Amino acid sequence: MLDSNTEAKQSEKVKSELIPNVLKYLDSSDMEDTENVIARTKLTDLLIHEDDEALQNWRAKEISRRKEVEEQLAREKQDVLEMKNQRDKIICELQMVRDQSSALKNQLFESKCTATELEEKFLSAVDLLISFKERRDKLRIEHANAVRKVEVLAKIGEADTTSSYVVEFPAFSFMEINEATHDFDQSWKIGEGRYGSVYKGLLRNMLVAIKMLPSYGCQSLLEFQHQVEVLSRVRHPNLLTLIGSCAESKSLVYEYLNNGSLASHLACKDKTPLPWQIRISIATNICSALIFLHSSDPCIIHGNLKPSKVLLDANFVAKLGDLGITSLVQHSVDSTDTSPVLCNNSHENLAYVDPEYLDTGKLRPESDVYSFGIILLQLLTGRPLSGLVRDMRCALEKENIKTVLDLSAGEWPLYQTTQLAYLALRCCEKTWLNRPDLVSEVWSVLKPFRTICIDRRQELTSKKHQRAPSHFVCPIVQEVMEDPYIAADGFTYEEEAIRGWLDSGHDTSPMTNLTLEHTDLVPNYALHNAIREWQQQ
Ligand SMILES: Nc1ncnc2c1ncn2[C@@H]1O[C@H](COP(=O)(O)OP(=O)(O)OP(=O)(O)O)[C@@H](O)[C@H]1O
Repeated sequence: MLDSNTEAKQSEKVKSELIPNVLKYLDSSDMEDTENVIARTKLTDLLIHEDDEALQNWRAKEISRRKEVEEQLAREKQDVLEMKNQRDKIICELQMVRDQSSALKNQLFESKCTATELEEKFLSAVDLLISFKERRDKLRIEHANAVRKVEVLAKIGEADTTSSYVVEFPAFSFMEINEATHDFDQSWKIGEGRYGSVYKGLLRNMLVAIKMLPSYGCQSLLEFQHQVEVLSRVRHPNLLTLIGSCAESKSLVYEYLNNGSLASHLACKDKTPLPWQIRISIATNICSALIFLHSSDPCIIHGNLKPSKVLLDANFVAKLGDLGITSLVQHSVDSTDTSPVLCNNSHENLAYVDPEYLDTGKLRPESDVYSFGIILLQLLTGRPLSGLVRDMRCALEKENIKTVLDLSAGEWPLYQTTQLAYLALRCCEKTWLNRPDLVSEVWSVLKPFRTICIDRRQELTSKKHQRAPSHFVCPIVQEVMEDPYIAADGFTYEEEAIRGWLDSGHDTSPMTNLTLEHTDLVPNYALHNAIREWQQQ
């Protein structure tokens, strides 16, 4: 038992130590305000009434309450700790997911790249397939064409291609050549090309053209004779006929075509312009000759096709000249010169040469097709070579072909002419593969024109063949004169012929053989007009 003194001391201690602490606790406690107030009130009451027992009870309650709170706090702390752990775990998992996501993204990107690559490969494979298909189709067409060529050739058929055809091939002596050309008189000279001069001549009662090849080189007479004989066997109505040769003077003797070359008709403004029907007929003739040459076995390529090689006979039938000439001359020229078509060729002549041949040096049948295209454009337009393809392309694009057609040729049938113009442009394609096939494409467009053209040709030639008054004919060249000139002997001659006669050193009259008093020439205008009038009737 405590004595009353000790109790008083304890009570005093409670008041002085515990109560301030309890009040402090109430201040800091997160107890509801009402609870707090009630607790304070109770405490104050207790202090006022100094009820120690009640204070002790209250204290015990508070201690147990505090314990509960602390336990509650410990549990909550535990919960927070668990939540923290859970959160860390989730963060960790999130990080892993993030890592996986970026790896997947990389994979996706790589897959996309591979897909694009594969797509590109697929597209190029499709392109390749298409080009293979096109090539296959082209080969099929070529094959079909080759088969058709044989049939068409049989129909074109004026050609006599049978190898059994025996040609008597005369060999002329130099004396005969000399005599035929009047000692190589300048007035008998028709022209001069890269491979020598061409003379007109009367040989064994035939009017002929004699081509004098260069005499240098190592080809033996026998070799020359043999090669010329091989060439003479290539015969077609649209190829200039090689009649014979003279190995001694390396001369080739051809049939003489009195309407001159296509080049002279295209260039000479004085001449009556060729009607469109004749122009198309000329294109048909060239095409026919090329089909024949290309389908020969082995294939023959002209390789030097241009208007001066297209000669016109009295009926305006076109014939290709100079076939195989390069093979005869190649033996003679310098061995380093591998391109006879190109050597000494003028800028103008190069316009007819296949650009792919210029690049690669490889001559193909399509090289002739290119030259044919340029000639066809010239026939249609009568224009000079420069800008020819461009102007035609432009006119066709504007659907106004009339602006480029040579209207002096008459009333062109516009639909068919346009078709021809398109074909001509395709012939002039830079790549040989894009050029049209002569048989299936070019010939089939030209063929329907044939009857109209032949009728017109007959009309024209029958007019021309009306017998000309004898005084319209030049005594030297035996043709109707274009530029008649009077000489000192009182006779009228073709200007070019009489000048050639005089320039070659003659001082005598070609008619009387008497010495001329002078060499002056006077134009015969009256006769010139009379001839023109007669020609225009
Ligand atoms: N058989 C012939 N009948 C009429 N004229 C001809 C005959 N052969 C050639 N000619 C003409 O003779 C001229 C000279 O022809 P040639 O073939 O020698 O040269 P080119 O074609 O003018 O040029 P190059 O041979 O240098 O390319 C040309 O104007 C041509 O028209």
